Amino acid sequence: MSAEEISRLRLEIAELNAACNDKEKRLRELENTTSVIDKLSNDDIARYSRQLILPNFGVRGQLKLKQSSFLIVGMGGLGCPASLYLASAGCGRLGLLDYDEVECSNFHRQILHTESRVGKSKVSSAYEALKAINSHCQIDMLGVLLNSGNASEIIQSYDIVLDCSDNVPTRYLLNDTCVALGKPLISGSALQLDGQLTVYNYGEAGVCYRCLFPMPPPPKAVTNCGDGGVLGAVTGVIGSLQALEAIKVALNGTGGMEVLSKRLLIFDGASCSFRCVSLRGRRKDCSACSNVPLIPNNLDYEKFCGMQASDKDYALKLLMPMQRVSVEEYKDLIGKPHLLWDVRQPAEFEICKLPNSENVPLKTILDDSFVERFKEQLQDKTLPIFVLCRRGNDSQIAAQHMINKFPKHNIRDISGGLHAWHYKIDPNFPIY
Ligand SMILES: Nc1ncnc2c1ncn2[C@@H]1O[C@H](COP(=O)(O)OP(=O)(O)OP(=O)(O)O)[C@@H](O)[C@H]1O
Ligand SMILES: [Zn+2]
Repeated sequence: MSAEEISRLRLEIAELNAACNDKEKRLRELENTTSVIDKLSNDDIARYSRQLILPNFGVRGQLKLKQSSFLIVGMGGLGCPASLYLASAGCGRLGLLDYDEVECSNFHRQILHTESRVGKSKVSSAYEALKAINSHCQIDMLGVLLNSGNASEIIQSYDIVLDCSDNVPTRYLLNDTCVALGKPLISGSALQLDGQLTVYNYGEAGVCYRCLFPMPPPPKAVTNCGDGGVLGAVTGVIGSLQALEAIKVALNGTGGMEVLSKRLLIFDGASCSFRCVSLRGRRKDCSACSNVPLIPNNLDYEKFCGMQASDKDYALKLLMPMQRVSVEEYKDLIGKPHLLWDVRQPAEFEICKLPNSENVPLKTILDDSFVERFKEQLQDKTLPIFVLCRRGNDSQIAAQHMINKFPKHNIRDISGGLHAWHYKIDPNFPIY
């Protein structure tokens, strides 16, 4: 045997040994991860002791939670309490999805975000808060807008999805994607003092959102928290119940726990009462969950619903430039005779207003009796009228309505409303 052959064999043995070591290392890693998921550690036992001793939850329930993954869409009023209870209960993996940043109008209900995190993304703010409570929970930060281009890829890697969003296009998108991928969807909503909760697409007979609402509501019939208001404790009730239902789904409704599927829970915070109504069964011709689904891939959900999924840069363009004035132009006209109509709701008008403005809510303006009164009562038909609201959308609707009725009148919208007034004219004027 030549010296050359000996050194070649030595090299081969060294390479085989190195490969063998790698494989052993990988095997140990795999054994460790499996045993971590299959067993409770001493820390787990101490931390979760109060739920471990529940007879219908116990070690089996805790392990199930540890092995389950949950995607929370929306880290706002519902997503904050829902994720808080899921992370602290010991769920294995949580995906936090939201495109938005923390603002101070969030604090009264979005309980994971803090003053020091204003301007940060909601997902990173929530990550910090949740990790501080349970460092064992694996948390994925998904700082994106969920749309038909990314929904399937994101949702497929989670077991259970929680709809904590606040708009109709996202509700349809989540429903259709969860149906297509066979994922249960825990759906919650809260507005003013009312809340609703149900679990869609759970089990063989579970109904889906489209079984109940095959078509979206007209955009005008939809109000969100930014416009209609909401009490923080109400979102707390519904978000916490979403976490409870998600835990029951993870445990597959065993141990005497009945998942809220095919039933809708209605919460009335004003009287503090809960009502549960049965939902009729799955629609045979449902375009999402029937045997012949009809939802095209990459459906444009914003177009389908006629509404935006994101409240960023929402600016109506109803009027022509000559029918509008900027806040700077309006400021220069302040000393001259005119009427200033603020078309916000009375509760908003009470928060803050411009001097000499009169509160004429949009709803009143759109009422025929107002138009009649206006026709008869306005003495000076040449008096210019300026219309104003919070962000310059409702004021355009009001101005357009009046311009159509009284084309000869000088009626103009103040572009950008009170928000523009704050940013361009008076930083001391409050915004909300
Ligand atoms: N398609 C979507 N993709 C990602 N996040 C979404 C989507 N739709 C809604 N959201 C998020 O869901 C959350 C809903 O929560 P909520 O209505 O309490 O908050 P908000 O939008 O901050 O409220 P406000 O109307 O007061 O501004 C928001 O943080 C919003 O950014
Ligand atoms: Zn359906």
